[in-house]
Amino acid sequence: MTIFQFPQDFRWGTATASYQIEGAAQEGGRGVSIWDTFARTPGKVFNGDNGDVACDSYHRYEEDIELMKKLGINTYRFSIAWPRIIPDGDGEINREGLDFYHRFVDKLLEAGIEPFCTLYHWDLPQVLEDDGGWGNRRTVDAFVKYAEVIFKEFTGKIKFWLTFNEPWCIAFLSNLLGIHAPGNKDLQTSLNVAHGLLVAHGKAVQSFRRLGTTGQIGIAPNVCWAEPYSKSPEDQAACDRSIALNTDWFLDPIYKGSYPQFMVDWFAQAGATVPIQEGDMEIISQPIDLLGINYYTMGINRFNPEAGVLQSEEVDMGLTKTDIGWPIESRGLYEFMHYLQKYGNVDVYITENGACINDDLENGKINDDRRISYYEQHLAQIHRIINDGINLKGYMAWSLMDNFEWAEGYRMRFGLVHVDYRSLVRTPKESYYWYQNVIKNNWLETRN
Ligand SMILES: CCOCCOc1ccc(-c2cn(C[C@@H]3NC[C@@H](O)[C@H]3O)nn2)cc1
Repeated sequence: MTIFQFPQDFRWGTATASYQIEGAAQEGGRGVSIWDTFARTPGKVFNGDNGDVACDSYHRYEEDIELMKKLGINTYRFSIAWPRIIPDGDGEINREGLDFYHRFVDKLLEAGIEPFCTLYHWDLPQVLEDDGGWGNRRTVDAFVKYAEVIFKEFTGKIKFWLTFNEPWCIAFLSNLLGIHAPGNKDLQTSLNVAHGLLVAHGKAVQSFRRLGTTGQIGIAPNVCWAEPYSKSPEDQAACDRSIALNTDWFLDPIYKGSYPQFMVDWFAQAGATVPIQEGDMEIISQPIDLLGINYYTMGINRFNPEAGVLQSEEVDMGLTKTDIGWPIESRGLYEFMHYLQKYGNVDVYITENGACINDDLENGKINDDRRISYYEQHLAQIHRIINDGINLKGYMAWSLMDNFEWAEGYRMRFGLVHVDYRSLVRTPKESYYWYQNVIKNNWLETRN
């Protein structure tokens, strides 16, 4: 058994997102999002699942906050649904939507839990997608209007802000691979989306500063750490491209004011270019205060000219996998955090980390030992990272509760709390009690 002691001011939390937990999709003045549309498109989401009810957190948030209080977290990452605030994207403001989030944030603060707010976690108002989505500057301007409404409303209550969750998923998973909403499969479209969301990010940061909003603001890329299958330069280059598309493609513009040239050249060979307008890169590279990092797994990659636009293929090395099929390898988090140092020792929060383990109720308990083992391995890496002097300030487990896992629907469960989707009864899993103990002690005690 080993004891890993965490810093006294380390933030312990959990994370969720509006479309995945709220439900009440036609209530409170909410408008239609691209995920409402995508989920209703046959064949896009497992079992035809959608977010109409989800975990019904729109109505049950007080019960959820009680679960957070009992867990002992001091930080809760959530996202605001843009379609609840400005239902048609850039028109009238919906007061009922703002009031809902005021009630929610007030309850969090009452419970001594710090709200950690994501402005955009994928639920774009459909009206804007119909008019070109993130590739149209109308959406960029609409996002800035939405962000300014939220900054003005919640300054003083919310002190931790993220503009976008997982820009790689927004641009490439959703517009090149077509696996998430809106389901486009076009490289140029995906580059237009990536650039549009980066300009929107930069403009929102400018507004945040200009309005004197309280707190710190950043963005939350998801990580794709990869190591080469062989020592061949081709395999290493395939890894570099895979890592860069999730990280450098977004963080170079933000921290350096330019895209990674080797990737710009790579896409140019495929006939795609970045639609940069005069002044864009200066806007995008507004200084930010923090980074959220979402880590789940890592890959061993090799060059394969047939493997998509990156010609980079993940090789199955026979590692133990979670129930969604992702290899369990916590070492990638450690390696990535050192890779991230090329942008400086910036303040980082792990804003998502967790395991899809689909254990169900047995005699009123969920013995999700595999999830505990996953968290044990990854928190041990977190400790190593902090010990190396990297400014890792906090950790949010994905997720507080089972919820709508996008194209996988409700079959994939990431929660510390089990949700019965018929009764909506919440049942803390054994991993919830394990995490509760880690937080209470502020140390990790490994079992071997
Ligand atoms: C070559 C084919 O490749 C397909 C890769 O397809 C995926 C699908 C899904 C993911 C994915 C899902 N999550 C968890 C979410 N993060 C945000 C939060 O909302 C969680 O629900 N992270 N990454 C990645 C890649």
